[in-house]
Amino acid sequence: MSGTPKLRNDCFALPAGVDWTPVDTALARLRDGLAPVTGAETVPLDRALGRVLAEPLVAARANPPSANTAVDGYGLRHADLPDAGEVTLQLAQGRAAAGAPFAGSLPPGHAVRVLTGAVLPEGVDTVILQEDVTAAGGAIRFRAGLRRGANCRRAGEDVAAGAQALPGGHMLRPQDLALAAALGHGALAVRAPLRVAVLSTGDELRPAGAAALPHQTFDANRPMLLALLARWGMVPVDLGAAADDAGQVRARLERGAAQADAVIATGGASAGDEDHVSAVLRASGKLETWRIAMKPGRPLALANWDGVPVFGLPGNPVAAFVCALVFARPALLLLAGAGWRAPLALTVPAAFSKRKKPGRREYLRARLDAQGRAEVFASEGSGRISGLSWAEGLVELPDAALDVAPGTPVRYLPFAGFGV
Ligand SMILES: Nc1nc2c(c(=O)[nH]1)N[C@H]1C(S)=C(S)[C@@H](COP(=O)(O)OP(=O)(O)OC[C@H]3O[C@@H](n4cnc5c(N)ncnc54)[C@H](O)[C@@H]3O)O[C@H]1N2
Ligand code: MOO
Repeated sequence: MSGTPKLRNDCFALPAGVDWTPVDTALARLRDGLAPVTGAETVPLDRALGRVLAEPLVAARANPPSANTAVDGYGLRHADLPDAGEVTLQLAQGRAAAGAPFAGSLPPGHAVRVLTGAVLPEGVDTVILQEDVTAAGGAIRFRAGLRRGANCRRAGEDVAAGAQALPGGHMLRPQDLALAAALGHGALAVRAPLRVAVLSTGDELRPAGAAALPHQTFDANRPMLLALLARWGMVPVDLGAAADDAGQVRARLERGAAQADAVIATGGASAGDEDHVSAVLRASGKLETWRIAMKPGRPLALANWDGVPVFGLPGNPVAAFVCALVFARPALLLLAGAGWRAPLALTVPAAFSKRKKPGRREYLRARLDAQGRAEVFASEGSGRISGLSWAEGLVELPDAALDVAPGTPVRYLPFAGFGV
């Protein structure tokens, strides 16, 4: 039996003689090899959520635009106050409210009624809280000791007119729409959303909800990936499922390249007899197949189809999901003009034990327990889709060997940091 390979009972063991690409090398190659492809358009604020700023957001006016009072109270001139003791100030006629400024300037030795948000009347540089005064007979009395500028907001103290409030490439969240509105913008220059086509491959696949025989598998990757793309602010394009047939796969990829800026295909990424995605991409002459030193998700195909990047992800749903988060997301966001984004990583104590071998990075389905420790899903099998729903993030174990025991610090990547 000499020359017969040794049996490997670990389906994740790294076969010898293969050029394994470390995760960081693959990420660096993606980052260096891709550039934004989307054009710009102007949209009103109510359509800007989740869009990517095409240029920096510059304040058309200051926030706040004028000095104003932060509280309901009385505006006064600090220079009129003694250093200590009790103070009495006469009240001026009239008042200042938000949207209804005081007419004229504050007479010396007087105070004026002001309501939260009102522009400070001319002469007012300090406001005393109404709870701190006794008002009677057209005058107010209070203790000295008020700081100059107390309870006032300076013009532009938040953002000065002309200042950059958000960088180009920023993905707009609800609070950013508030900022843009406050700074005088009713519409924003944003990038056109990235269109990403999704293709499933495999003779065994049946659409969700259809009749299926025991040897058939419901297409779980396609609804998952289409939904991920929507979460990332992209326009999903559904290419359906192709059979394990080179002609069909080629036709779908051509459609994807015509209708989208990028394509994600799952299944057929490894080197088996039915792995037509790799074969078709290889025939087009522009395939880079990477065997990534990671678990799950070893096979990853990257290709250029008529100028459109194609990501060939593994068929196993867990591997497809992890590869979509780790590789496709940063690459697609870069194409979308949102820059390269590393995921949010927290260091937390492990709630589990594991002896990790060297040579590949591992991603475990995980969530935080009540003590803030990372617990992991009972199985590492990459067809165990239920673990993705059980999890709220991933534990990322380093390329090197590591013995994890309860309490060992580990990197926890919450799904929220991937926009999921
Ligand atoms: N001899 C070897 N076999 C395999 C290796 C290996 O290194 N040597 N790697 C394994 C790993 S790891 C993975 S992951 C898969 C990757 O294979 P493919 O990307 O070619 O995927 P398929 O073979 O088409 O499918 C794998 C598995 O996933 C199911 N699948 C595929 N698409 C979907 C879908 N849209 N929804 C739900 N499930 C799907 C498919 O039915 C298979 O069960 O290769 C291993 N084999
Ligand atoms: O590692 Mo495969 O890519 O099952 O998961």
